[in-house]
Amino acid sequence: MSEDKNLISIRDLHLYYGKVEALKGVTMDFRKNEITAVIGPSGCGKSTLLKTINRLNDLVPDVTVTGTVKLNGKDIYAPSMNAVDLRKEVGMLFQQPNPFPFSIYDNVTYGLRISGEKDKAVLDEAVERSLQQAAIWDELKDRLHDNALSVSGGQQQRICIARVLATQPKVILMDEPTSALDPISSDKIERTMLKLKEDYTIVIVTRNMQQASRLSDRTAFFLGGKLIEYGKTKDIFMQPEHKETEDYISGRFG
Ligand SMILES: Nc1ncnc2c1ncn2[C@@H]1O[C@H](COP(=O)(O)OP(=O)(O)OP(=O)(O)O)[C@@H](O)[C@H]1O
Repeated sequence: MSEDKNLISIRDLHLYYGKVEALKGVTMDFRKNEITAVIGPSGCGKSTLLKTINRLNDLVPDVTVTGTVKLNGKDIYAPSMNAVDLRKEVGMLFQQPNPFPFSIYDNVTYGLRISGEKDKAVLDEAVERSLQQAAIWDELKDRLHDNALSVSGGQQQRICIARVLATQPKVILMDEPTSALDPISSDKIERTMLKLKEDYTIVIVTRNMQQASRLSDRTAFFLGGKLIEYGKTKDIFMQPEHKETEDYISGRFG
């Protein structure tokens, strides 16, 4: 595997919440322009892993991280790395759509405005580009000044995708992004993700095995804070090497 295809490289990563070790020596790479699914039973460390990639765990008291996480070869835990700048490059989407209680326009431009961008032409362009990429421009272009909370849950989630895209990140982390949505909205988000991977690298945590298998290029299976098996999605689902992986994907536990 040639090194430059890997955008994110994790080496011997341990994360402790107080004395509880949630990640136990994880080593893995995430490839550019791919969708990687992270699967495993409740409490295995999926969300924790995701949050180590944009240092969201920094906000949790009493967290200790050892090992390295590199983005494009740069150690994201180095003292010189600014977590706010990092989060512009590594955006995150959560299970519950979480737009801010103000207009769609102000939601999408939020990241740019807090970085000091004031030029209306630049902001207008970012809104149209991001909503187009999130496949919701046509639905919302006449409602840009409506409150983002006044649209449906599926539309809110796509506004949140647009908000992430507006700062032109490299990576989009998604923590069960469709599990609170109806099947039609979920399907729209999945189609959007498949287009987005042409330009972005996506890591998705999902409990939905069908979603992992139809959407992702690679799948990582975690159990008890350890990476048990990682490979091409079709191999993981068709010919898993470990019995735990097979038991989990066939629904025998978790
Ligand atoms: N803020 C926290 N403080 C203390 N322990 C935590 C915290 N967040 C997670 N943990 C613990 O770390 C372990 C991993 O949790 P994590 O949320 O990453 O798992 P998960 O695989 O995403 O689970 P789920 O599928 O239920 O969301 C669990 O034992 C959990 O209880």
